[in-house]
Amino acid sequence: MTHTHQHHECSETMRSFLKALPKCEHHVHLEGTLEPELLFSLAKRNNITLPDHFPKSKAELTERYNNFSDLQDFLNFYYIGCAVLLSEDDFFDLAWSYFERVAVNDGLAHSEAFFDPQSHTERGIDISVVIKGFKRACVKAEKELGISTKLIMCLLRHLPNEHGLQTIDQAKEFIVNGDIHALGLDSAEKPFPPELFAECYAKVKELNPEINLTAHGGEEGDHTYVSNSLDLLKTTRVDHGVNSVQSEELLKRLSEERVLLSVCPMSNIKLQVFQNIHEIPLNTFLEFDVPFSLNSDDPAYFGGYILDNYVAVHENFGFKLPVWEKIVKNSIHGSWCHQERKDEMLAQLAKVMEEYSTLLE
Ligand SMILES: Nc1ncnc2[nH]cnc12
Ligand SMILES: [Zn+2]
Repeated sequence: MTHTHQHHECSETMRSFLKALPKCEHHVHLEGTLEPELLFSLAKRNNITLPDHFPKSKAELTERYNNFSDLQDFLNFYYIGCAVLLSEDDFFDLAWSYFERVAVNDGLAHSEAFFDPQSHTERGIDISVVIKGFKRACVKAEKELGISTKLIMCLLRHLPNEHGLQTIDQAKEFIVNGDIHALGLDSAEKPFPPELFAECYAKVKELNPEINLTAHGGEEGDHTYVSNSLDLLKTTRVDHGVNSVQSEELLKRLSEERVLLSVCPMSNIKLQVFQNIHEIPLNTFLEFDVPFSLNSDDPAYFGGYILDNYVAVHENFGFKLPVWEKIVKNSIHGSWCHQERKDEMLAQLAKVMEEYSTLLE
């Protein structure tokens, strides 16, 4: 079988359409928004000595970020980056600079953002310092930037279940009061299948029956990581999930149960999950009517924020306007905000479609 692949130019008008769409981000790690510049300035402010082998300049570091061999190679840098974050203000500054940037440059409407408390509590930082800093940025973003926000606490799957349970206990107050809107699961996927964390997921649900559940799966792991997240962790969303394409039965299930996959196109290329964006199975997902959103994952490490990911998908797939409308509609419906907020975004979407339908025929 021969595959010809066409490059689709992203015109200025197309770009402004993609920017104007009321986009929802469901897969961004706040620690993954740590730009090299902020990393070096926080290291200085906090007197943190970076490891000897760590690149010494912004240019060198950016260059190294262009050459990740896989997920683990990236994670090694990501966890070193985390080490410059100490005070509540550091966490606030990190999240605020992300919210401000995506509100202004990208036209982001709604952000459901991950954070990894264990990468901070392991260094002796109190979990409330992390959560209060991030939460303060969320409140300010809602008020001053008009974007709605949710925080998703992730457990690190390379650490044992017991460490996860301990983290849940430390975060109890914020799980109960709703500041933590959902639970997620991230870090090295493959030797750590979802079933290892079933107890953690059950515990969080017991503390707050209203809480939402998601987990990374099917990024490097196979399709069973996706189905087992649904069956054993009771998640209603799966992060990445691109390897779902290996099972037709699973694709049908995702469509039927309206399970959203939070796909991260540029991340998939930078971590060599796929060699080219056009290999990401978006057309299969569309064909099976599997809902997905497009996301940035760790934008400071992968060279692009959410709008860059939309543009990259446009350039590789050349989707027509009705397909973009469907992608954004599915992103809104799959969000964990209340119905009134969804209605606002749907109204905004209708306005944008109307405005651009004649411009982009
Ligand atoms: N893409 C990703 N997969 C797993 N763990 C992560 N932590 C940050 N980004 C991640
Ligand atoms: Zn991720």
